[in-house]
Amino acid sequence: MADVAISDSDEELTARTVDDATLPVVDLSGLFTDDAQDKATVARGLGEAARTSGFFYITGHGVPQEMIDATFAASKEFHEKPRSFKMKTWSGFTTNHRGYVPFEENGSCFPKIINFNEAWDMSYEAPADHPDYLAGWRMTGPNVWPDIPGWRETVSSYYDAIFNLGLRLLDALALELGVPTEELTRHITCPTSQLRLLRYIENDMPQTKDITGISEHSDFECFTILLQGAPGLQVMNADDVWIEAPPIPGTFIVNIGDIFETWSGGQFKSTQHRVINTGKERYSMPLFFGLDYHAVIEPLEKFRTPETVAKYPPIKAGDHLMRMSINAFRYMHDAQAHGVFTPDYDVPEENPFKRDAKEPAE
Ligand SMILES: O=C(O)CCC(=O)C(=O)O
Ligand SMILES: [Fe+2]
Repeated sequence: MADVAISDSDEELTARTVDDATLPVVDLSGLFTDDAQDKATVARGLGEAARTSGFFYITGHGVPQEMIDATFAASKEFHEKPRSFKMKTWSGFTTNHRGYVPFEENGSCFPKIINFNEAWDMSYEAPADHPDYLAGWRMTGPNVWPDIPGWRETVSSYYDAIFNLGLRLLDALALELGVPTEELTRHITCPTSQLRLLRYIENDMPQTKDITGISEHSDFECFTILLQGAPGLQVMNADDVWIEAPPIPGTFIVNIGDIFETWSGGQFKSTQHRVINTGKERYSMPLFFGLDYHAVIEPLEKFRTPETVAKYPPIKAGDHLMRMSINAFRYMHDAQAHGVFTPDYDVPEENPFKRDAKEPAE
């Protein structure tokens, strides 16, 4: 580690706290009453939050607390196992990115840049004879499971519950944008919607831009439904100012991803966010609500103008996910570097959806 340059750039990581930023909380109960008026009210609330803050907390989501607690416990049970156990399900053994992601996998620049997290990744279960699984490197196919009794059932139930919540959210956001839900759901038959069970690793390293929980980024899918067990998350709001987004009991955080920004022609912004290195162990569980690999992401018909079409060139949802993952996961980067697979799409260093923060507020 001697050659790791540690810059003490603390002020770059400052963010507004809850005291001077209002965190938007949207109650989703109205989506479950089957009353059109209730749904429209929720949809308006979501739209306003998505346009002004770029992210929001949700309550009244209907996911039982016991299910959330059980899944957190399952994550802890897995991550507390010895490395030799976890490495049996190393994601590098798969070509559809399933299983354990040790912390040194995070980013092709390790150890110059350290993301102090490890994860267990699963996604939508597709059969082993699915053509995209057979083709390889398309984020599609069967999951792998650790050998822990009952674990698969617990985590799968959570996945299904959050996935269904995602469909409700998608429906409400479609209403808000004034487009038929079917225009969006037709792209969701075997989606690349991934659930990550993340553990941030206790350490006594400093807190800098390069030594971090997870570097700043936007998520690549429609939106993310995130449960966090401890503070550390910072989110850039629609004014491009970093604010702290601590956990609020009973809520999930939702942030808009690259696909919704594209669909809406930029009306919704893909939320930039990061987790600072608090040095403390921290668990979180994001579900990235995505589309089928081959779905082409481009502005929806309603939002197509010469400007939006030029700003958001069409790309397959799966290719976007893969081109970002190749830089994010070392085993994929190595596989590409060694010609194990050769993408037929460009792999840019930086996500085209990246936005820079304004100077920290005075
Ligand atoms: O752990 C968190 O709170 C956020 C994780 C995240 O941003 C991600 O995995 O993309
Ligand atoms: Fe993220």
